[in-house]
Amino acid sequence: MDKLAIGVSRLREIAEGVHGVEALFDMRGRLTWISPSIQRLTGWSPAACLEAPDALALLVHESDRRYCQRMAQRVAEGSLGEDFEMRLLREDGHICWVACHWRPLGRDVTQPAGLRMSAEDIQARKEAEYKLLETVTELRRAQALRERYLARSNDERQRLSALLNVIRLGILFMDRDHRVLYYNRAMLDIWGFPPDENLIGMRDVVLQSRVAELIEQPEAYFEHIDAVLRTYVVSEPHEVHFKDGRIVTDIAALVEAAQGRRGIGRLWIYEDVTEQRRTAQRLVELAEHDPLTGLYNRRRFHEELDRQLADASRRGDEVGLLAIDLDGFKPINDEFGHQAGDEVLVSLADRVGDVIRRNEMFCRLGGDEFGVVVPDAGETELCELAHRIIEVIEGLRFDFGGRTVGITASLGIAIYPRHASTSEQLIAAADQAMYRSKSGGRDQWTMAESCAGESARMSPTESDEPDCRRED
Ligand SMILES: Nc1nc2c(ncn2[C@@H]2O[C@H](COP(=O)(O)OP(=O)(O)OP(=O)(O)O)[C@@H](O)[C@H]2O)c(=O)[nH]1
Repeated sequence: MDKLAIGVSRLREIAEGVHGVEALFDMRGRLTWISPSIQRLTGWSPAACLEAPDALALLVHESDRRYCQRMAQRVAEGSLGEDFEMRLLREDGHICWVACHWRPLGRDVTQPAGLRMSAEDIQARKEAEYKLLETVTELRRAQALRERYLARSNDERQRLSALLNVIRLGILFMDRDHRVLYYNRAMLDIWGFPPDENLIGMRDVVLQSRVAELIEQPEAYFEHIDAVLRTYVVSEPHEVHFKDGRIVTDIAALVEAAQGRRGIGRLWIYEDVTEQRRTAQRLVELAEHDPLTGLYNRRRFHEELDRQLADASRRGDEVGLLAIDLDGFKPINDEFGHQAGDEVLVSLADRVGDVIRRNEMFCRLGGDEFGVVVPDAGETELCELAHRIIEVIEGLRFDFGGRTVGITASLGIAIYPRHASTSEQLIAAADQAMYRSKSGGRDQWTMAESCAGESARMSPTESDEPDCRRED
């Protein structure tokens, strides 16, 4: 037995006792010996391995087989050794990872006598590696998902912020600790903060102290805020009047957490309604006023008369109504033009307006007809007022085309409830009295008939002092 054979025999003895697999191949790649531990690792007995026409084809998983053969070939051709990991194919079809080491057998490396392969079971380590890899992959996937959600939520926030910054409503979010969490541009505008002011984190009391000087009655407004914080989930619109004349409404709403009904802060919405209020006011004025003279129109006259009669009926008072109609107004229009007629109407409204008291209501009912509603007035006061009006109108002078022109009016007076029990009847009674003034010679006033045929008529030219006379 030569020295190599002795060495190989010793090696086999040792190899039979080691945990890993040891195998010897001849230079043609044929398995010549394999340690019994191959059975524990793969289920194949050493005899089955030795009998197989190609041991590597039996033992190595097909994915790694060619690589393994190439490595064995390299060692056979002079490589000092090849170390790599590969999969063995078990008898039961499962795979088993091993760390594999190919070495030349014999002293002369350039002409080895055979090949030695050692393999140790690294299945547990591989499984741990796989698990780790899976965990890392899972973590990477979760992180990528989180990053995608974060990017999406940032985009969403950008979109929302762009939207909130272009709307005219001021938006303010306060957190549960009463600190500013978010606000938009309009909020800065409305509350007079510079556009680059940073309010984030500011407490509500500090915010209030900053705006107090801008608004009328700041204490009352701050009490409203306290009441909203104590009471309302969504508050009613509240008007804030600014010293510069602006009117701003606020609405507050409790913001609840996505999960659970826990309040996470409060949203305040501010709207500058100054222009809306002005427009509404202008519309009311247009709806209630005569555009030429600026006096209340017929619509408002009816409303006011109904209201006065209802009040008077409750209190047991009287309400007087004066119906005024110009005498010979049409000829002014015809002779001097419509503009001249307008001038007469405007001047008359102006001058008669001077003798009307604040609680009396002077209206243009249309054309050259006017009315005065006089609350809580007795007959004497009404006669005095009619007298004054006739005097004022008689005193008006106009210069049309170099000619001085004057005008007069006929008046009728009716008193609620003496002459009528409804507003329509009162208007009719005053009109009838006015027509009697016309038919009686114009430029005079006439008291409505209390009973059939009973009325009073008075012309300022008949007496300087007003005096209510009864007609026979
Ligand atoms: N300039 C002007 N004229 C108006 C306006 N509204 C109505 N009128 C004219 O006012 C006149 C009213 O008619 P009347 O009451 O019959 O005129 P009158 O000459 O005063 O008649 P008597 O009441 O009988 O004296 C008409 O010619 C209308 O065209 C207005 O806004 N401006």
